[in-house]
Amino acid sequence: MSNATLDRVVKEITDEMMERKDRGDVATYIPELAGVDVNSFGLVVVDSNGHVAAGGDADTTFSIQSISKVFTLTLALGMIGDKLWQRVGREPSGSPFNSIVQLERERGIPRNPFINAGAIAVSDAILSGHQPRETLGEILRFMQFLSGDSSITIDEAVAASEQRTGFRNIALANYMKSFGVVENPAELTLGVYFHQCAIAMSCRQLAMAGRFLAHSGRNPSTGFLVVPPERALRINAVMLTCGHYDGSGEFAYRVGLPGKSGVGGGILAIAPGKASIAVWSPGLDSNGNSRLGRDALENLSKRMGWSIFGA
Ligand SMILES: NC(=O)CC[C@H](N)C(=O)O
Repeated sequence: MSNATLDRVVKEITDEMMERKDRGDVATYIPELAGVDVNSFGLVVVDSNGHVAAGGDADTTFSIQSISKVFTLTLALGMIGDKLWQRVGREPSGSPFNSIVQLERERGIPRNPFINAGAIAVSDAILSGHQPRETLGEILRFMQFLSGDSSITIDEAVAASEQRTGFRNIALANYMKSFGVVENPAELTLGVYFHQCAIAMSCRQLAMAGRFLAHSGRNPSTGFLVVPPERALRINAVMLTCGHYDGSGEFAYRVGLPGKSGVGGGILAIAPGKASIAVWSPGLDSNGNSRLGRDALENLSKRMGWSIFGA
């Protein structure tokens, strides 16, 4: 596959998506997300040779929200290894991202690290033994290191809004605390979680950050091993089965790639051995996943023959 082919496919998909009228609805639970232009669209693909194909608003930063959960999971596994799976499962939930119902039946152990409860448990694991400020610094430096871009920051206005309106997340954290799954004071763990969701990144930065997952744990441009190969493919497995909440089956069916969405409208998708892909379209479907983001990835994976289930 030539660079020109990938460039053309990315351009054609971007043009098509820019025209679409059925864009979904932007998240409205905080003013910072409610005010984002629903017509925004960005798509960036970084392939195994380091070629970058970019379309639309590729350099506009947006709130990565739940996409941060991929990177905190990576950090937590690096810190405590498989012990993490004692506090969080790895099964699809079949429930909305902020659901509380399963937690009672399953004694405070969240189904997976990508629903909110699971991500809060993961943030709690990273926080243990540190101050929230140190943990946030570590998460941010990890994102900067993976992207090769030290300009990535946390949007403090988003973090403050998340904190002010995050009643369900506060309930989830306290509920897990009652089972001993959250170890730190719940407000400190939540402080980390709300801030990691408020990291602002562009499609270009996000696609760069995902490269290690597409290349068996290794950053292909530096050769640096970020995580062991087995860990990278397992993170991809959890992204495939749980990365889109109760829309994960539909995403796997249509796109055929591991992916993680966020309510800011971003999706990070991984074509193993081929490419790291970031797409952003802030209009969401009823599961809180980017509507055109998914359509763009379906189109891309079909045209490039990248589905993990066969071309
Ligand atoms: N799906 C998401 O992106 C949810 C993240 C959002 N900050 C929340 O905690 O509810």
